[in-house]
Amino acid sequence: MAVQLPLAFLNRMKTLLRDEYSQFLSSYDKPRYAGIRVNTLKISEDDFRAISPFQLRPIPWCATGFYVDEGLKPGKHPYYHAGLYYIQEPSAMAPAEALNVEPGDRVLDLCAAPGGKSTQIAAKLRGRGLLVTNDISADRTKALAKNMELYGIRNAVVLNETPERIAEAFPRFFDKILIDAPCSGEGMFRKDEDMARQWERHSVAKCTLMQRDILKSAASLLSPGGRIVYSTCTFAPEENEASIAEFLEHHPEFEVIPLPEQSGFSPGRPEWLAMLAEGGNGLTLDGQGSPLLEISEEAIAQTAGCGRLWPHKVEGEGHFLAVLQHKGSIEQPEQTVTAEERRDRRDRRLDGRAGKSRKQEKAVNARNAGKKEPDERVMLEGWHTFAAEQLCSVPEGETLLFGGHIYVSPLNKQQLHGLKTVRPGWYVGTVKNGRFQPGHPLAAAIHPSEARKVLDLSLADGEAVRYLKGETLEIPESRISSTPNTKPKGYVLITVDGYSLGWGKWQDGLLKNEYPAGWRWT
Ligand SMILES: C[S@@+](CC[C@H](N)C(=O)[O-])C[C@H]1O[C@@H](n2cnc3c(N)ncnc32)[C@H](O)[C@@H]1O
Repeated sequence: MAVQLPLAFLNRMKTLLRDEYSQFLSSYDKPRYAGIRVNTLKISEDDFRAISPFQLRPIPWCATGFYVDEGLKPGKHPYYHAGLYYIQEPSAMAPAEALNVEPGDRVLDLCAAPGGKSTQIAAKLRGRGLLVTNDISADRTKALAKNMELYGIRNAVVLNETPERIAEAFPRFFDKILIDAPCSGEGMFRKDEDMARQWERHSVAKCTLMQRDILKSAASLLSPGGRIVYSTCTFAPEENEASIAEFLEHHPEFEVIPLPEQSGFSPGRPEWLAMLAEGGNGLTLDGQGSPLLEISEEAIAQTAGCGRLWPHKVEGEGHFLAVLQHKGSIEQPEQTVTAEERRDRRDRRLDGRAGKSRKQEKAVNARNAGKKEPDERVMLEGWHTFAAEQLCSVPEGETLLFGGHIYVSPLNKQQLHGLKTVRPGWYVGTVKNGRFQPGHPLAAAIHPSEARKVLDLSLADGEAVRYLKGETLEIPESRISSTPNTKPKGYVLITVDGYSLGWGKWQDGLLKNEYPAGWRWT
């Protein structure tokens, strides 16, 4: 077997899977599968099929997902830089599909970095409604923010918060919530050997506790009648059926919506919960006592409706998901609140400040004390002048000034007050030395028909790659297509085969490269 699997893991799986175990084990001798998902914010699935540089084979549980040959390096193609597709493990495409997102929904992706599922949700929103995408790791939110930008997403806010603090700021606000929970990662051992090596560190017991807390916060963030999808990439029943059964026991206002078996989902395994309760052979039930013994049979039985993707049954890695539907009318039970939490909430009410305590507010103020917000009027004038000169219409949404940058946001500043906000919306630019400089995300998200000046670079003669490498290009004026009465000098939207890539600045036959240094093709 190519992958070194922890012995304790193998023993657990043997106990759980019994007759199926040898089949499961043999899946580790097979190659992993690679997938891409078409970003329908930028290109339709049919149009992508027509220009795809790769052979595509559909993934059964995701209409926009395709198996590709990983050896063809899908990350090294100008279309990838144009945000036409996201590289995603095939099974990982299932949870966002089950969320049933509709344009106009308010969606929260609680554990989102690096953003695979968030980009999928954003495509389903089609620019309407709101996506709040969050991760507790500040470092990982950098990749998350970059992906929101690369994939041309206009209606997303990126947070770096705890679920508890988001829940305080947005009670019962969201229609759909995705919890792609931190987990012990057992389902990824074939794809990522590091996960196998770190298995003991990301112990099942530790993850179970985190998952319980995240689910509890999500319940209070959801509006009545809304939907939560909970997913993990692990096999451990403690982190899957047990987390769901326990959640249902404390939240009778939710029910599991069974996943359709025809797309490759195997049912959940409620019978494993009895095995957990008995313990033994590495089935630890998190070492916190035996809460499962107190869970009703009804809640346990519902976990049969959860879905499992098994590497020996489908072409993809191991995944678990549960669709938790709020029944709509039943009041959520009052959560137990400690004296300290009550004091904190009262402080906030008195101060009229959403989402943070006095202590937290002082810390934020201290951090911001040294930062000087540039003149608001100058900033906004710069943006509006640029939009009038360069764009065919001004993008809709609230214009926010944040840390010296201008954003167009689906939320207002008050709603984000006190939350650690990585991106309050779509970054459109900034003013430096009195001049407006458009942001790269503005270019990445506009369709060429929205720009007054466009220069299309060809894939065939290598021009697009030279642009992505940061080179200055010689471009005659005749190649710039512009709307009537627009001078070619200045900012131009650069596209590859008609798909937006970034900005360039044209003057006298030379195109100065404005593609961000950190994003360049190396
Ligand atoms: C499985 S990964 C998410 C992958 C992501 N959904 C995607 O599709 O690209 C789980 C993420 O949860 C984050 N995380 C861990 N504990 C968290 C918590 N309490 N609240 C929010 N995020 C958390 C981790 O930093 C990690 O990025």
